[in-house]
Amino acid sequence: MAVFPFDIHATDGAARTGTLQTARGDIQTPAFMPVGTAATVKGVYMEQVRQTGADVILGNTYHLMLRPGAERLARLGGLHHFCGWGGPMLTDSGGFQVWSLSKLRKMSEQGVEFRSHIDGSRHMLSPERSMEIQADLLGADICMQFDECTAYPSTHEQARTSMELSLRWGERSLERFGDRPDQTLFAIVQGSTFEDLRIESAARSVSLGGYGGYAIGGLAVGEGHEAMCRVLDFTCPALPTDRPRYLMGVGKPIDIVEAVYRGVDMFDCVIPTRSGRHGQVWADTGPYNIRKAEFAEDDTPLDATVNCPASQTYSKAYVHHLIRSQEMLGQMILSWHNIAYFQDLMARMRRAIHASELDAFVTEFRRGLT
Ligand SMILES: CN(C)CCSCc1cc(N)cc2c(=O)[nH]c(N)nc12
Repeated sequence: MAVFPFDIHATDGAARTGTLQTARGDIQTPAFMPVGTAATVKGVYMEQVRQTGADVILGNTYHLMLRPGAERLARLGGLHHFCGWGGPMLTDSGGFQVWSLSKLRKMSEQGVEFRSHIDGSRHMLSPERSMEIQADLLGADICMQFDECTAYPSTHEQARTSMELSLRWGERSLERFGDRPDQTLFAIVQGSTFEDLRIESAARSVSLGGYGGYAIGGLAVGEGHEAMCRVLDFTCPALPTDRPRYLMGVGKPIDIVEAVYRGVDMFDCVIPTRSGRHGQVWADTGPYNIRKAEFAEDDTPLDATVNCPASQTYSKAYVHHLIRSQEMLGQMILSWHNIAYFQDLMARMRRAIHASELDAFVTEFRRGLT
């Protein structure tokens, strides 16, 4: 299959900047990927998402296969055409969402049978079906192997069993994905918080050959910030330096900063839009909630340092009013601003790496949160 060119431009310690060249456009890394679960980045037009500087967005196999349906999406020209996003898209393989959303699941070596959390209809996912949905029907540029996200906490034995299953499912994913000129498949490394298992999962994924990148799964599942950083300390060095590393489902700005520092290149998280819908505004000093009374007459913009109309045009008092009044524009403005803030954070880290100033950036960022 395709292994997209990944050019490393600068390094600073374990951190690096790069460009992942996909058939639908280049991704500057470290990159934050806004989440477009149901073919929409909730409350934000795709043109606005593009203007924030996002190069790539995420779609979710689980949600889209249930509604509108993978075969229907294919009949409608595929996911990019359907939602109007012309750049690269990455889709998750679906297994994670089965465990977090669906009921009445039956798991076997073959795959997983489950009922839709929407209408109770019966569905199945397997490595083969997940590849068919992602690559053939949705047309994702970057597809994820079908895996099992190991529960946390797990014993070493449970983590090994789960890791071995993901490795076998990865082999079947590679087989079904086959050789495609314009699409690539990422592995997902498991092993929970155990160093020996993480190193083994990485090495055995690499030895299968053919993956275009390596995701670190099984984190952001309740282990906490310190444990996540410790796992990255020994997992990143176990992965090839010349391929992208994607930390799935992460995270808050401090999680992203510490992970970039340790050599991670790609991130996705629902925080900017989900927290925005509840009034949360992200900034270097940590999030604040615009609903608070202190903002009722604060005429300053949401964040003058972020180059985005949402951040610079609207006052805190106005957005405070909108959120308190449950006006949908409030959720839209905050979602747009938060995505722009995350993109601005990635751009500042890319610049810091290029200037060999990431240590100072991270130190300052940590201090700003105290
Ligand atoms: C929109 N995003 C939250 C969904 C994409 S990331 C989902 C996701 C999150 C986390 N934390 C771990 C895993 C994991 O181990 N495997 C898979 N396939 N997906 C994962």
